[in-house]
Amino acid sequence: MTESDAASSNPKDINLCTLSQRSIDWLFSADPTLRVRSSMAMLAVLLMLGGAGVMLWLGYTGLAPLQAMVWWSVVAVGGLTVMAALVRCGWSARWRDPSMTFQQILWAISCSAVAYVLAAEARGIVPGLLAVTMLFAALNLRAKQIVAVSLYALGAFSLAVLFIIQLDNSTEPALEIAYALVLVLMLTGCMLLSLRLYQLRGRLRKQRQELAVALKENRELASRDALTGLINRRHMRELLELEQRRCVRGVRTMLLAQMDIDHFKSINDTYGHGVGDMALKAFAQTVRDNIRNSDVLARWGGEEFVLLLSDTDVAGAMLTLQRVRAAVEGTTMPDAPPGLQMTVSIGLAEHMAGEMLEVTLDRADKALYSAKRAGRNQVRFGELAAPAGWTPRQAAALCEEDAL
Ligand SMILES: Nc1nc2c(ncn2[C@@H]2O[C@H](COP(=O)(O)OP(=O)(O)OP(=O)(O)O)[C@@H](O)[C@H]2O)c(=O)[nH]1
Repeated sequence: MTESDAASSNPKDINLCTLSQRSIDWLFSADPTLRVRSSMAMLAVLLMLGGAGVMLWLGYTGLAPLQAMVWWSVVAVGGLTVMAALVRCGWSARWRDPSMTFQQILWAISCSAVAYVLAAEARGIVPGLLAVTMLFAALNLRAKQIVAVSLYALGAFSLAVLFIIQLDNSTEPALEIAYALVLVLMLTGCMLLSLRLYQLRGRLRKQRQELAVALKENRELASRDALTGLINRRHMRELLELEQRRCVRGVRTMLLAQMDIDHFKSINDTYGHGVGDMALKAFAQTVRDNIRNSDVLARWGGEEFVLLLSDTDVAGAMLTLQRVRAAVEGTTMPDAPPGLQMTVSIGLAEHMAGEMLEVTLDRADKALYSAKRAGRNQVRFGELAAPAGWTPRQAAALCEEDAL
């Protein structure tokens, strides 16, 4: 055990971890979506607190009226705190924008415009604070909202500039106009860059969706047979191994059937590969129509199929397989040439808890070939070749020897 392992296994540390995790959950919520929303809303509050700190500093140093700065700080931070609380308690979840980003940004712009008036000669710092607000817009809003908040900011700051020029005789109009022009430049630049970023965000989202679809298709391709739509041998093996583990735990029994379409080569040779493919598809559909949803049919390769029958006994499985055999014999394919008929030979085996999968499959295979030898179009059960009185485990061991 390393030193850090030892430290982390200390009960005191574990309690501290749980405590800090609980505090974080309490503050931001344990729900992942709500956690992201509330942490973003609280980040906005923190940034506004920073802005308020700067304003209070201006008031404290006499560069701006202290009382106005105090009021401004209370209102600006208070507004965002209320919104963060609405987000955190889930009240905003019913809204189209549950993060309330649009409202927070409008609030921050309004407060910045007021600060621009109140900060007197120090108003040069306000565009910096406004830029942080516009960064939130760039990362979170939609195109229309970006244009709306930019126009709103232009309007709010135009009013602020007019207000200053009209009411404050001590200001230099030329300087105010220069400040205003810089603001216009900054807001226009922010809007254009935000729109570009919005475009890139959209492209990234689309690529992510395409990637998810491609990944899903890839997974399907890796586990399914393209012709019949059945699961393929590789995936079936995984399912069989899982089922085998359940059998070992004695949870359930497992019956495996090997199926092989009779004289399939002659179907191909007589009617062509296209008709052969059609027959394979029709076969898969017929079998599927005659088994339970919980049974699993897989294309094992070529014209061979494996069926996993669960929650049944040998007698029940034999009945099912006889029904399947008869259904295959009676299969009619609308587009097939007249005279085309299919039959199937089936071998069934019961898996014995503890035996290797190969052994069960081999027993089913032997039963299948005994059905073929007996004239095809039949179902055979692969008996365990064990003397009377042997336990299934002993019999399984014998089968393993047979397989060798
Ligand atoms: N059309 C088509 N044919 C396939 C496909 N996969 C395997 N086959 C054909 O299936 C045939 C299997 O023939 P055999 O193994 O001789 O068996 P069979 O003719 O069914 O004879 P028995 O099994 O003894 O009744 C071969 O001709 C393969 O080419 C496939 O995806 N499509």
